[in-house]
Amino acid sequence: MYRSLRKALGSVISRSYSSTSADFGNEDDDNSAANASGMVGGAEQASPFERISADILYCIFSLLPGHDLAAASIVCKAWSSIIQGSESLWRNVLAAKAGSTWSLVLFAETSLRSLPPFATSNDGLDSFQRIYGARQQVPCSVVIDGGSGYCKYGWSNFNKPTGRFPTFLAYGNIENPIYSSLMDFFTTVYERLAAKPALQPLVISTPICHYDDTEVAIACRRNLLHITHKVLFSMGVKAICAVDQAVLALIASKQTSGIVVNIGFQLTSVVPIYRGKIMRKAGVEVIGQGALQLTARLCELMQRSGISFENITVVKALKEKLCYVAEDYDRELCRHTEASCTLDSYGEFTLNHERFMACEIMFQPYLGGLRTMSIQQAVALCIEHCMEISNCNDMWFNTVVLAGGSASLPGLGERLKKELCKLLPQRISKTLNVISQSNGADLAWHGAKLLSNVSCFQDTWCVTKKDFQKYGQKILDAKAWF
Ligand SMILES: Nc1ncnc2c1ncn2[C@@H]1O[C@H](COP(=O)(O)OP(=O)(O)OP(=O)(O)O)[C@@H](O)[C@H]1O
Repeated sequence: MYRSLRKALGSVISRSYSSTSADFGNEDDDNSAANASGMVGGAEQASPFERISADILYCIFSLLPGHDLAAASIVCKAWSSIIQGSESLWRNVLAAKAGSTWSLVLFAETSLRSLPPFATSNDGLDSFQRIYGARQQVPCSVVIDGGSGYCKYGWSNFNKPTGRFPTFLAYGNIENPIYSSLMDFFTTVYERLAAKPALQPLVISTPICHYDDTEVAIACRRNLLHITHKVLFSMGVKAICAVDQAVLALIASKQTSGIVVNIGFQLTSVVPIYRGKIMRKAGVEVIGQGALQLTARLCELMQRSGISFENITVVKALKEKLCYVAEDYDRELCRHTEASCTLDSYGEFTLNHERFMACEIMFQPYLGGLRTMSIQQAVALCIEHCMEISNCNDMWFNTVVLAGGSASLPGLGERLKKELCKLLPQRISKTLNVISQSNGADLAWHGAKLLSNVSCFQDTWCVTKKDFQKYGQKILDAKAWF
């Protein structure tokens, strides 16, 4: 800490006194600074540190890392009152440690902690310094979002997933739990991360369930959770936190209530979530098209236009680089929309109307020969169901969050909002908020990361092997977020 303080002190001194004397050994300068803003120590015989004014100390403290700030807070009463009395110092430290923004940390430590599975009777975290202390105790976790198409995995103290791999190629659909393929899947992730299962907790996303709330559906979800926990504990995993993929996407968007539209690998799900719980009474709407169908549609359009390509990987890459959603489809057809890009080892490609025509099947599925609901119809239907079962004063369902890799398509959020406004009553459409993010594919992973860093994460929410052996399915039901 001494070194940090000296460094911080040097930096502040050079900023504050660069035009005058910056020598703290100079008695006259020290005294004039003291007279100007009040010395903390006050005594003439005080050491140089004690003779620094409170505002300069504040500047110095704002440059210290969290552990040094905590140590400085117990040096003396004067330092303690500055450090403990200043929430802004801790705000900066908390945001820097999370590698994210202060608003995300605040959301995690207030909104998330107040949700039923997290809510603790008396958490006592009344200051940001205490939140910092509690977050310091939270171990780094392994975070796995095993999507039906692609798995994203990494560490909870990293800003993005460490890696990803296609799950549909190697493991089939992990939504159908087969013990051996799940074991293979999780072993692969741990090997890729070079992580030992016993050393840290694990946060996993559970697939969005596309069923009604029937007995069979409930049994399927419970079975999947049970087998997953069995596999992971047999691998020696320390503690597990399993959360629905849609809930995680919502959390990553700093919301606890709203409608998540997850454009998945083969299906799109419209999931109503109220205070972290999926509203099965309102129902999950499912559309039989996802990212795969968009790639297939682009493939078809390119073939029709005589654009040659070597394989489907090229088409997928072009979709990610060049495709977008038209704000007004008919108007876009009259425009010149040509754009090119170069793909490593495949050369340059130019697309014109294919760029937005491929994505239009989400809004007009029949264009691609699909007999499914359009995305706007499914969301409007879901909102209607939510209205029926909710208190009219609480318009939680007018926040729509777009998730999944295809949610990164430019223009999607704007177009969905426009189409929804045509379908919904004015009192809903007036306040409708459609949130789209550029990192749609990693949204659930980011939500899981956010959760795993909440100060009460491990105690409140994880299931340990001991818990599982003692209580079995009951503990999973008690901690499940669906
Ligand atoms: N910037 C982008 N623009 C368009 N599509 C994209 C973009 N980034 C990723 N995708 C597409 O998203 C798809 C993968 O989405 P995602 O990783 O969300 O699937 P998943 O999580 O496996 O699906 P599921 O929700 O069914 O489990 C891929 O087909 C990919 O081409």
